[in-house]
Amino acid sequence: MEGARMKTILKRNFGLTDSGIRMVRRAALASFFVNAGYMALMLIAMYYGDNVLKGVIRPAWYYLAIIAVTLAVLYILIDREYVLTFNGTYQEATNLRLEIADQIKKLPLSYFSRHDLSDLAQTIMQDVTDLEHAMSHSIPRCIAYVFFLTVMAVLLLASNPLLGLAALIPLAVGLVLMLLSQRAQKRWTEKYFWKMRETTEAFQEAIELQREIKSCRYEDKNYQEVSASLDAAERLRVRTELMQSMPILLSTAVMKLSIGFVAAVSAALLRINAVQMIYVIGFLLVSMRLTDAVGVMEDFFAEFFYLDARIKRIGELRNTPTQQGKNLELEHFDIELKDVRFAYNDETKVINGVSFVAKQDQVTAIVGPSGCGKSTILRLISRLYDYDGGSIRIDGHDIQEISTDALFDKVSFVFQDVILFNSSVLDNIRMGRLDATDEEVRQAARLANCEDFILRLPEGYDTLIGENGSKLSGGERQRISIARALLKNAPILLLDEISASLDVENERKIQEALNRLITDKTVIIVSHRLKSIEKADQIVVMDAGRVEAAGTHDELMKKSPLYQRLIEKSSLTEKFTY
Ligand SMILES: Nc1ncnc2c1ncn2[C@@H]1O[C@H](COP(=O)(O)OP(=O)(O)OP(=O)(O)O)[C@@H](O)[C@H]1O
Repeated sequence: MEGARMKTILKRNFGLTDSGIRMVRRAALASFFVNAGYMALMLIAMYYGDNVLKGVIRPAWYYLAIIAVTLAVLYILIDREYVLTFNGTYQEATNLRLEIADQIKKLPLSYFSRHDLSDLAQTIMQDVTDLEHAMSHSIPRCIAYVFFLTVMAVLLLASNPLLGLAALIPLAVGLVLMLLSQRAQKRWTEKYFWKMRETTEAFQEAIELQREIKSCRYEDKNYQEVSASLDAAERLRVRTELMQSMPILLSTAVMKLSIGFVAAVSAALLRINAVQMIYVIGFLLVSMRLTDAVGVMEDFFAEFFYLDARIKRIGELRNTPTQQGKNLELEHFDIELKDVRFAYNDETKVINGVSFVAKQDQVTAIVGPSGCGKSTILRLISRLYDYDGGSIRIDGHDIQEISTDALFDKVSFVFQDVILFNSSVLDNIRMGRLDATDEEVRQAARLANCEDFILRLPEGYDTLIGENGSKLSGGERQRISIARALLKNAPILLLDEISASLDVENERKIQEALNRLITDKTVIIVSHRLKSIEKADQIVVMDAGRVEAAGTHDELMKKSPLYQRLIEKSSLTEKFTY
């Protein structure tokens, strides 16, 4: 097979990188010579048999020396094959995982909201592991076997065409039968693959939603659903195994005929003295070896068919377009939105032509009914999602031309759903600026009004705060997030105010911390407590993905009926009691 063609096949079918392909080639070459080495042992046996039949008896050391040298060479070849294959494989799998991790870093958040996360995790871990197994055990050996069998077929046909055909025809028929079944095998393994993904997702959901499941007394129903999904996966597995093993068994049976054919043709040829006994022994030995080799190749093919769906999945992930952009140095921080449009999925437009300018050193508040797209605007400005139409410009540059690294450098977020890591309080705040000293972190914590509750924690700043900050209240989590933003001190601040009601003390502390945070920045606040943004320089009133009106509180009280209604409702909410 020509080198470039092999490269294309390996790239297309297994998604290997250039260095992976080089590794596979070297390992395949070593594997080819290992096969040739095994064959040499057989030739030595034949040579010995020939000498015995012809009455040429040499001293034992002569035969032993030949065997010893062949075994030594074989040992070296096996060692090379092993080293080349396994070292290269682990390197390739590591590269692949790193490449995927790098790709994930550059994917917009929209990718994650459209894909299941357990599927993604399994692609990185399980699918790459499966591919890794094929790279170390099957791909190089399969290539070596193809070359080896071709060479052997030519040699057999050249040395005795009749015996050669007797040995090769059953092998070829068996192989063709196996290849004919490939579509069915791929289809069934793909079905099973997706069913397993679905089942894992059901399990993950059942684990993650334990609190909701228990509180809604949904345990029995949930148990039934998960076990039904498992049963269906099990049934599919049995069918898939059947669809895989039937062609293998059938073609193995056909291939076993090779030895019988050689024996039958040999008997006929021996009767008419058309072949020497030593040839017969040789052909029987070689056809046994070839039957084994083709059998192993069939196992490789079965593994490749099984891998098909997994490799497609890895390929999809690698080929998903990532967020591009240059590392621009931004100096001015007005944010200009012009006719911005966006949909999370193809069906519904969530943002439908939004335009406004958030000025540097000013506070712009976005208000509007629940679900009108306020938080989405913040996600678009920070490139957590890329907008579909219109433009968002900072310092004259469209943000889609700015790399996310350069943009995130200039933007701090304080979101409603504050994500905290299961590490110490100190490290969680340090996320704002990784090179901050402990004292700078403590200073930020003090400014964000965090220190009182941090010092009450068992180990103060060194307390581990549990997965996603589960040991902290909503208000405390948001204050940690404010401390991070204070530490980062980026010129743009995006603030999605916590919507859940906080107690008066917590609210006052958050407000104080926020006031310290917002000075001298381009601030965009999504606010659910209208009282807090009455003094904002500009208030943008949104409704169903559009801007209904914009201006100061006083202006809007005159010109925006929606704003008036929102103010009215919010003062009603403030009076609401249980
Ligand atoms: N990740 C997502 N995938 C699909 N749809 C989403 C996603 N996030 C939000 N939406 C939808 O987009 C619309 C706008 O949501 P957004 O969170 O921007 O509204 P909001 O005005 O901030 O709401 P609220 O005041 O209740 O926080 C809603 O209809 C919501 O269901």
